[in-house]
Amino acid sequence: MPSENREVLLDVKNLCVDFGSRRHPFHAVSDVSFQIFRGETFGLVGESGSGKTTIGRSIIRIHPTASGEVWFQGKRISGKISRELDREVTRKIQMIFQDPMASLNERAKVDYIVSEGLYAQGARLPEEERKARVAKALSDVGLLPEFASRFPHEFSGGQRQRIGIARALILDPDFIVADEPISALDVSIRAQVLNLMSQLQRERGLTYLFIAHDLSVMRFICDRIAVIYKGRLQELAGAEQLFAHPFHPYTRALLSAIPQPNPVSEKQKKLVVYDPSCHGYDDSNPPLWEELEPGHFVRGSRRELDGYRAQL
Ligand SMILES: Nc1ncnc2c1ncn2[C@@H]1O[C@H](COP(=O)(O)OP(=O)(O)OP(=O)(O)O)[C@@H](O)[C@H]1O
Repeated sequence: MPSENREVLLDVKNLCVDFGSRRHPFHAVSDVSFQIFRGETFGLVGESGSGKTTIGRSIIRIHPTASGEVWFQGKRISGKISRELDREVTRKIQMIFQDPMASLNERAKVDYIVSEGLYAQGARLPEEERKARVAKALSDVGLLPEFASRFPHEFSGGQRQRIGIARALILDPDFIVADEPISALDVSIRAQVLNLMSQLQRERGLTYLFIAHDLSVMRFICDRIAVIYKGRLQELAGAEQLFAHPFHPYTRALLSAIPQPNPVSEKQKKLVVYDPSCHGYDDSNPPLWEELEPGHFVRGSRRELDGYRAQL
């Protein structure tokens, strides 16, 4: 569907996030803009430290933004907002974390962990109703309702990630930031968790921001993908477009690093190394961000962008 006909669920506009002190700021995220449409899976990929988690946390309002804005369902949710809107956002936007073990409170029973969102919303539900909602959330992620009385350490990594997903689902969110949800899991169970996420998306019309440090599974689960390097977007395109015409040298480097299932091709694959000085940016040759084909944006110098266009 052409992007102008789609409902924008999340609109990130010129987002900047700084750490460090006012005198010595560290720019973790610089001038990042993207829109996520309702019902899609939007991928954000880049190496460790590129700012992905910081963007996810800014969206769920953990990190204050230095400048820029985040809009959700047509309302500005960054900066100072009303208490009602804050409550609405914490219900409608949830996060799934990379390491299910670290993100679950080991001393709490699953019943408490999955109910946390309800408590945070101040929902005073009758005990029976609360338990019924926990049981439903557990069964929605393929776990037995009886698991509610157990502790996280009694479960496998895949089951713990399902508990993390149940915790996110209990408030019936519209949008989920999934921060490397399968990276800490055994390769053998990654597909199960991804299938569960796709199934939940189909059933509930969920929208995902899927954060990952490599492109290996993104082609299959993401509708569009944004590539980030050192806090700045470098390329943004439909998943198929990005794999068919990767223009930015950093995207090409990420593509070259995808593990090959076949041991012979894995051995023969040629790693592309990204050299950020290759663009030759300076005052007379600044970086530009342009749409080269519909929906396909790339950052580069004038000469680079003209060269990419000539390849289309
Ligand atoms: N609370 C913080 N205080 C200071 N610096 C931070 C903080 N959080 C993140 N950073 C720094 O900001 C940069 C971006 O970090 P971020 O965690 O967003 O990257 P990432 O792409 O998600 O990496 P990873 O895949 O390792 O999680 C890093 O250099 C990190 O050290």
